[in-house]
Amino acid sequence: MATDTGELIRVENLTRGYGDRKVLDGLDLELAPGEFAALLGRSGSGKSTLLRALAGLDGDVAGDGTVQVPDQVSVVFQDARLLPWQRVLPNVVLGLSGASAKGRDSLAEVGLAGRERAWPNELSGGEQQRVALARSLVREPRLLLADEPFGALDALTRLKMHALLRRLYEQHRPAVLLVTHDVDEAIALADRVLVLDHGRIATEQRRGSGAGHAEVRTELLRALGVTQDEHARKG
Ligand SMILES: Nc1ncnc2c1ncn2[C@@H]1O[C@H](COP(=O)(O)OP(=O)(O)OP(=O)(O)O)[C@@H](O)[C@H]1O
Repeated sequence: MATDTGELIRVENLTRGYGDRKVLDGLDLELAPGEFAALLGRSGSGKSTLLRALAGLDGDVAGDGTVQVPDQVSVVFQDARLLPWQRVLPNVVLGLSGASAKGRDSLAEVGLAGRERAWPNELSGGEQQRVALARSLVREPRLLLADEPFGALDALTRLKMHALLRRLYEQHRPAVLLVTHDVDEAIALADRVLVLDHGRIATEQRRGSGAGHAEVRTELLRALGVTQDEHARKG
């Protein structure tokens, strides 16, 4: 059950399963207001399941535990999920009344000033993800949940989107939970990197904890059970 604390994001003893299989098994997690965390985990480890629980999108999935999130939660997915029959600006302010000016500002912030009247299918994949970011920004989220938001983009576009997301984060300071497969993306963007394994947060690494990038990377790859070579091939 989601309740507004206005502040801390807290997950306690969260259990979620499908049929007989427990995907999350007594998971605890706290995020401070404005904290940027990335969530890594092997495929099928339950990252999306956790994100959906935080977003209140898990419907009647069986489970237990407590989820406390702020009132304003925005979610960005791997695909932009824009309405193809609406132009860019109405997509951004969908469901909000009198928000056109704010919508324009958000589009300018993501580098899409002047594209308000474009149709979604006239935009590249990266531009569509920018619209999705603008759509979440305009709602002034206190928690931004992002599920592999750059997974479908080419490497160069992904790097540009990293810079954009980090800039938007610095300006608006929501708490962020970014699900990613990419250890380097996690380290580049987040102040805290979490690894989900066996239904719980098994490992975490914080930026500035004394360890260098290479050490943190090695430790995270070890926690994921992946060799440096395997990770390089995947990326
Ligand atoms: N609606 C569902 N019904 C049955 N099983 C499901 C359902 N959704 C997820 N699962 C299973 O739960 C497990 C965790 O899925 P989840 O999508 O949370 O993992 P993930 O870590 O996000 O995976 P990936 O990195 O591959 O996206 C998987 O084994 C998946 O098959």
